[in-house]
Amino acid sequence: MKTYLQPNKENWDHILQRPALDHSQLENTVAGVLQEIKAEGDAAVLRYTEKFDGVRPEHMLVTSEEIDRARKSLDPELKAAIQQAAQNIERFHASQHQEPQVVETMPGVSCWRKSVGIEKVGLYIPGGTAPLFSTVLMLGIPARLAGCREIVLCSPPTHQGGIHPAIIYTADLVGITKIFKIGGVQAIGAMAYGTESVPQVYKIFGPGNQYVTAAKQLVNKAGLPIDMPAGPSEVLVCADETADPEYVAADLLSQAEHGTDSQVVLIGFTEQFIQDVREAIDRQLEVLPRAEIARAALDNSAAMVVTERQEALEMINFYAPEHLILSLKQVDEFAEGVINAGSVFLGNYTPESVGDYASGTNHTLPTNGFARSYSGVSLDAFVKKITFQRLSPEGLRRLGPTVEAMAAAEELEAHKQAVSIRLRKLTN
Ligand SMILES: NC(=O)c1ccc[n+]([C@@H]2O[C@H](COP(=O)([O-])OP(=O)(O)OC[C@H]3O[C@@H](n4cnc5c(N)ncnc54)[C@H](O)[C@@H]3O)[C@@H](O)[C@H]2O)c1
Ligand SMILES: N[C@H](CO)Cc1c[nH]c[nH+]1
Ligand SMILES: [Zn+2]
Repeated sequence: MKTYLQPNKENWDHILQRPALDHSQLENTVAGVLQEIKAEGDAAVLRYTEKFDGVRPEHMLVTSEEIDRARKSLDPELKAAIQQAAQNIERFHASQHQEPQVVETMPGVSCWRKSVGIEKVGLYIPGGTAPLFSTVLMLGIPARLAGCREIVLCSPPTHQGGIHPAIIYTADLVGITKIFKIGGVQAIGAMAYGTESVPQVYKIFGPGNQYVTAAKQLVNKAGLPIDMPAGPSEVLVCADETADPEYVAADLLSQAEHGTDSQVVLIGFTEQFIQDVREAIDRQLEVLPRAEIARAALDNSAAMVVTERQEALEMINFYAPEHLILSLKQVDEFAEGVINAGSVFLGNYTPESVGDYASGTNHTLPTNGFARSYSGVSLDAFVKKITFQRLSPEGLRRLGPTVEAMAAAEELEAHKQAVSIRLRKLTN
């Protein structure tokens, strides 16, 4: 992690550069695999599962026996933790539900908007280096609350041809309709095009490695909606003298351990504070099982010393972090100025990990600066909003002439007639 003292605004772009992800070489390979899955269905999915995951599962769909086994084998303490997290996530996401509001735009003219769950959705749950069952909660719960009818989940098979029991248990808990032992490009292709076994879905969600991301981008280019451009995890911590350097170090490492291409940024107000955090990082790294990954991520990372809170705020909004931790005095006042961030963690007792697992907010968030224009996953991502309107005869009498005048001016006579024909009858 490089330290920059009072970096000039002109250098922010360079200092805060994300690790470059070059997808160009990948794209051809990924496009080829997708093409074969589209043409051959299950046969190609199985062929590539064998090639990339080194296993050919007996059946790709997880059976009810496998679900029973996962339920029985999982540690009761872990089950209780998953249930607690599920409760909080459900409570927060249920609060995002909006009842239709009927608005009378003028007397006799009523309009409203209703949210309807996307009928078939596909969730990708990473399973390469860590079985991310927390992501099942983050995607499965809002999908069910939104009323999605078919919720398909794909996750890579283990070398034994199964799926981690915590993923199966959580998927069953949140009401996933079909769980498949399919990972990587194969999973995205199968859900995008449909195969003999895997239903075709209308939108794909979920994080993944570079192959998954490239496949999602390609099917998206071809017209299938996806949740958002997700990428390697990142966190920016802005901390003053009220922060504990040990806590700050732990928070930075919590995201650095995700992957070698993760990035963490620290903004402090004195050189001494940055030095204290660096020393704490070194101490904590010594006992971290994923220290090698975290060290590589720290090489992509930066620490900054600034003097003014306003400058720190401008830097945050410029960078638009996926996660933002603010350990500052008068933190609420400072947070009011944040306009670009995926999710914000306030005070010394709100580590980013709580949002990753269990506070209630969603951990599927925009990375790579996309927080400037994208929100994280929420109930909204799983619904479409259909508008409705109804006019009474009085409503049409009042509004009809407006529409007639506009249709005539656009020289669309049939549009005008659809109103006029009714108005004539109403006046007779
Ligand atoms: N932004 C977020 O919200 C978020 C959240 C969690 C995880 N992540 C990221 O998700 C990623 C998870 O990656 P992962 O690898 O652990 O799991 P993964 O499930 O995304 O990928 C594993 C799959 O990659 C495929 N694969 C492996 N080598 C391949 C090759 N040479 N060619 C083609 N396909 C190949 C295999 O089919 C395998 O099933 C990490 O990068 C992590 O940072 C992001
Ligand atoms: N921090 C990740 C999103 O960037 C989500 C996650 C899952 N498990 C642990 N963390
Ligand atoms: Zn995390």
